[in-house]
Amino acid sequence: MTDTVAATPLRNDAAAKMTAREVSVFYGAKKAVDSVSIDISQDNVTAFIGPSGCGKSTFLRTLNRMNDTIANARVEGQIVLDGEDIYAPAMDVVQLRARVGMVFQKPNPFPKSIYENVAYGPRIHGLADGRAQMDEIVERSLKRAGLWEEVKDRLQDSGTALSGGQQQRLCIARAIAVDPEVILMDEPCSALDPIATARIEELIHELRGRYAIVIVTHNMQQAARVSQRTAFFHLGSLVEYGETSEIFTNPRVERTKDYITGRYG
Ligand SMILES: Nc1ncnc2c1ncn2[C@@H]1O[C@H](COP(=O)(O)OP(=O)(O)OP(=O)(O)O)[C@@H](O)[C@H]1O
Repeated sequence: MTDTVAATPLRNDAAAKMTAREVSVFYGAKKAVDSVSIDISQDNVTAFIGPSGCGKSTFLRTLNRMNDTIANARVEGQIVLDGEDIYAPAMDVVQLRARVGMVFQKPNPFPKSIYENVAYGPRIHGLADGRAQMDEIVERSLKRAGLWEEVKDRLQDSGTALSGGQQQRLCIARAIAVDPEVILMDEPCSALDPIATARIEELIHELRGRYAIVIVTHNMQQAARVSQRTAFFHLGSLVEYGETSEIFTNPRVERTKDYITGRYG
């Protein structure tokens, strides 16, 4: 077993939705992500795991340029979505964030009605031609997010009045409503109880294939349950990336093995 950086066996995946090449991220002078290269599969759920502070969230945010919103953050390297360099000057970042949606750790619905939470994105992107079409988008998005049955009779109630798990599914519906291609989830269950967590995990299974999904999680059991690909980060580097079953049963790098067996974290 080696302790050097692993080969990334899933690089140059022909079906990759996104590719990152030698991506580094700095906060001021501090390097938080060090030359990460990875292919994100269209058809699989990809989990990013690793100890606190290893750069998982920072790297995740490079995939839809959320780091642009952090004043001292700087990104180097290349990230491509379906052949398009997302850091190219001509890239429309608002459009990019609709194509590559994001769900955060803490559910963050707008202080508006359930309906408006979902309709807001399609409205600003001009996706609905009239009320009937907007109603359809709202219903379809809430159905895909597994929330419709629970809220269909109270669409005008405030989104913030829902339970935490429902709010997180509302945020997923909001991401889905603008017809994304990729959904990034940054520890989406860490504020939820076990039942709400299980519901989100089921939902991730249901959404797999329709959207490329990347999930950051602290919870290795969750990574094993929901993903088909796992990337292990440590100290800003991508140490090992492979089939989830391989990473958890037969890691090729000592540091991965130490982490998944609980030797540090
Ligand atoms: N806005 C910021 N300004 C300065 N440093 C930051 C900022 N955000 C993150 N960092 C630093 O960058 C490094 C990577 O942080 P990041 O949040 O990406 O790690 P993580 O693996 O997602 O951690 P966690 O699992 O604890 O969320 C850490 O050292 C962190 O302190």
